[in-house]
Amino acid sequence: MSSNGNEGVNAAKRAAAYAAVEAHAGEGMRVGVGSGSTVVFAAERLGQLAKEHGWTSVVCVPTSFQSQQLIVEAGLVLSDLNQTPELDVAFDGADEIDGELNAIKGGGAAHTQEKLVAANAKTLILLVDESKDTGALGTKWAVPIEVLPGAWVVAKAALVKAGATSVVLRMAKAKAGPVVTDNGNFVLDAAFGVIAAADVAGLEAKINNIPGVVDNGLFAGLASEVFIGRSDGSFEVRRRE
Ligand SMILES: O=C(CO)[C@H](O)[C@H](O)COP(=O)(O)O
Repeated sequence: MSSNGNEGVNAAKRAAAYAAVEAHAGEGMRVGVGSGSTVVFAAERLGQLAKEHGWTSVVCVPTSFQSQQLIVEAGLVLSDLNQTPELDVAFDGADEIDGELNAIKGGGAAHTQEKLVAANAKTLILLVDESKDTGALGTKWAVPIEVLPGAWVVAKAALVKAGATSVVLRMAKAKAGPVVTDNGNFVLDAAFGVIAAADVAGLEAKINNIPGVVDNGLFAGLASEVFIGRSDGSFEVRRRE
């Protein structure tokens, strides 16, 4: 472990992201770019590889305002799902993963767009540092749920009925009010306790069935591989069986 905690975490994120991009990216690929601090390293490496190898036809689809900026800053070609509806690969971070490669996402309130991009990619590769590898979803994180602004009170009540033990409207840090997603919606963070891998898909569907819910941050069965970085710069790859 590095003497500086942040340095260690960043080394882990970089190790996972660089290794994943080196293993999966190539000329002509249509690439989904996720959101968050780990994806910063993925966009950086993709930009470096494109320059080094003279790749001119890599096309990237963002999942948020942040990732749109990352794509532009890396000198890559920006597209969207309307122009590029089929992607070869998507790289994204995660807040928690379980042993079956299910994930909780949405720490950056971008999970709706992230799921949309992931669902239209042949392969979703998740990039995490080892702290995200908790064994079971819900161990450290609540489930982020994007809701229509006019539905947050009723959706909150419905989530409690559906078994949530706590539901919190996510508040902004530098604004007096709630976090507003890139789609103009609010985010509820709903705790359901530890979620067994076998129950993730059912809970994902149950939450999305609540009127006013746009999408939730449970990603059941979407990831093909997870690259787990460590603070010493090493990494491990887990693949779906
Ligand atoms: O789901 C996300 C954003 O909505 C992020 O991918 C997730 O929060 C992980 O972020 P980080 O790489 O900063 O830990």
